[in-house]
Amino acid sequence: MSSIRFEESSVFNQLASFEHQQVVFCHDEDTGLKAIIAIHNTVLGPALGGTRMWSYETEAEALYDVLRLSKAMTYKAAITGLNLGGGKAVIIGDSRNDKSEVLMRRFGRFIENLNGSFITTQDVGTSPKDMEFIRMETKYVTGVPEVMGGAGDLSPVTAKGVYMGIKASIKEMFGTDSLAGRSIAVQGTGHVGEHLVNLLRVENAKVYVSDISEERMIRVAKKYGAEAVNNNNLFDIDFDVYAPCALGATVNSETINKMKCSIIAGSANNQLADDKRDGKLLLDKGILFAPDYLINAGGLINCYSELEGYSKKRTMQLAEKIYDATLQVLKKSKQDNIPTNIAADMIAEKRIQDIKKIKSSF
Ligand SMILES: NC(=O)c1ccc[n+]([C@@H]2O[C@H](COP(=O)([O-])OP(=O)(O)OC[C@H]3O[C@@H](n4cnc5c(N)ncnc54)[C@H](O)[C@@H]3O)[C@@H](O)[C@H]2O)c1
Repeated sequence: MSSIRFEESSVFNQLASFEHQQVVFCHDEDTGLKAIIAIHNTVLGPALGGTRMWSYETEAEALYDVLRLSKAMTYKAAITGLNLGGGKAVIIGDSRNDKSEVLMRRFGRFIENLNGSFITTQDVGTSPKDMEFIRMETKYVTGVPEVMGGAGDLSPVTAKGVYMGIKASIKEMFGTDSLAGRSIAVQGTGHVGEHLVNLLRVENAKVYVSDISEERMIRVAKKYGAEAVNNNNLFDIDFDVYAPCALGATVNSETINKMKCSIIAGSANNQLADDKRDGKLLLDKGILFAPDYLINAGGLINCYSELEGYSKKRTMQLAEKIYDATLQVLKKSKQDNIPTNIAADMIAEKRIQDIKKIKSSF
């Protein structure tokens, strides 16, 4: 009995500390569905966030993940200027073995019951095909295949946003946003990385590429005229911009110590291993960090456009706004002498508070 009390209290304590509006536990015996939908904040609009399918070791771990990720989505939408709130869902299970049409459609029924306060899209462990199954039960889903009216691959839009973030950072650091003659190291030549290399090379930047897949790295280097670099030796090279487009947590006390670059701006999520510590280390070392959740928001912009009636031109225009949003963050960081990631959080929080006030005054 006492352990049940402890569990109950820990769940509600977690909800309180992350300040969630609503968390829905979805369970269905017939399909084996166990999922959690977390709606963090809907002040700016419906909560949008991907559905992740993962073999969590414990239910507590799944809950922590969905709470953390949904809060991050609130900030991402707010800083990008979108009229969306933050949400996320997790399905507990092995995406290779436990997925089925009925499981996804049953999950879609749970989303439908939320009447549009939560809208989902694909994430780790889910695919456009899964979104298609969810779409059969609810219209509150984006990222469906193009044949069903979806927007298709979102990585070109993400790359465009990262490119705008790099240009804004270069403008802040060097006074002009021209990339000609600037050197940029793109770590990870996958979906986003390859599109980014293309955009950078079109402007005659000197581009270094690294990837744990040698085959991909060599192919991208050859195709766009970039220089391939062994991933382990990346920080031995002198370049202006480090663009992490592979994994998170590559910016930590050890790597910051080695870095000779002036700017960090890439697509990877959660680049700072420790937000508080590493943001301050970068500020002290004079390295400009373009907050990842702002400059990689192209994927979210793509989903937003799909909801509004997709237009590729309009979507790219929205992604271009990441340039001004980045400059705004960098300006605040400079003015207040605070890390850029903290400046971004403050701007996002202010937008939510301001909109909340106008919504409650009518
Ligand atoms: N795809 C999007 O639209 C999008 C949107 C927002 C954020 N992101 C983030 O951007 C990053 C890249 O996304 P993607 O869709 O291009 O992924 P991807 O899987 O297509 O590409 C990742 C690339 O990184 C390489 N890689 C993995 N570990 C590495 C390491 N330790 N060092 C160097 N290279 C390594 C992989 O071999 C692969 O080529 C991810 O962190 C993702 O979460 C992507």
